[in-house]
Amino acid sequence: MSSAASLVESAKKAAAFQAVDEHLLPSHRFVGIGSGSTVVYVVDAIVAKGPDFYGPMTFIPTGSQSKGLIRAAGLKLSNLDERPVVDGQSVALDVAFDGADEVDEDLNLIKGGGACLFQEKLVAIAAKKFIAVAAVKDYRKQSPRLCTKWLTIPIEVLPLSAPDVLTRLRAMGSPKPAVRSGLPSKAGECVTDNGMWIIDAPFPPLLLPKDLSSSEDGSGKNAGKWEVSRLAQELLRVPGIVEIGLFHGFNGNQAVSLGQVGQAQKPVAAYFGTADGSVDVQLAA
Ligand SMILES: O=C[C@H](O)[C@H](O)[C@H](O)COP(=O)(O)O
Repeated sequence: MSSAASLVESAKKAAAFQAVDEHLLPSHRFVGIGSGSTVVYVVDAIVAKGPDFYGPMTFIPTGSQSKGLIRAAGLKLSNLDERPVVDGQSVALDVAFDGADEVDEDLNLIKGGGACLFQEKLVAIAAKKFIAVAAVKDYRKQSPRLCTKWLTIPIEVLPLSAPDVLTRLRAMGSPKPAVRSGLPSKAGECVTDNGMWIIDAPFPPLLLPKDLSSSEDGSGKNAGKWEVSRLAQELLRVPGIVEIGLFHGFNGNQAVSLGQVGQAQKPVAAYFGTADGSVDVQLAA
């Protein structure tokens, strides 16, 4: 491994270990495990705490990769739809950890660079607390606005809807949306854990509500740029789009105060491993 690559891995590991130390408590019983290369170190951090710590916990995956990680680590595996039901509701996960492709200054995320986003969003919103972890190539993913460094939004679509979804995306201002290829590992399209395809849709940098001028005409746009939550809402209205890689809106703490528990998509904190070995923690305002 080159020294640059090993620096990236050390940074991911540092971010993951600190995130687990600060947010996984011995009292926790249900824990969400996301997807991607950084989450591998989240599982390592949990295992490092020892069986007395993690033995009473059950781990909920976000796809086939994280299921494999949980199994290989010898942690107790379950599924989102197999949690105990109390008072007619599935119990909330105590915490969920996941990676991210880009994080803006309000902790909105782009996810899905590795074609996992749908189950990740279901796990994130089922958790009382959602924590994002990222590192070096990943800390460059920390930007004031989404679509600044990670230039496309991954969108999961029903395969037969792809041609029409592409047309609608172009009409919404995405210059060159494209179905993601499975190459080099798979000929043809990239197929998700849910049997869907991914469209990568470029958009100009996404605005935050505070960027919308008072003269905004109600379209959720300024000078051709979309506000992140407004774009998310419009995308989810397009028939054929199953889910999008924008995790936006409010976090778990805000959801509790708004009475919208079970709707939070944003993390309460993002941990970025940096090139000098330290970890930069971005907290919700
Ligand atoms: O589709 C993949 C997931 O959303 C990942 O969590 C995201 O792409 C970050 O992955 P990594 O930790 O490998 O940078």
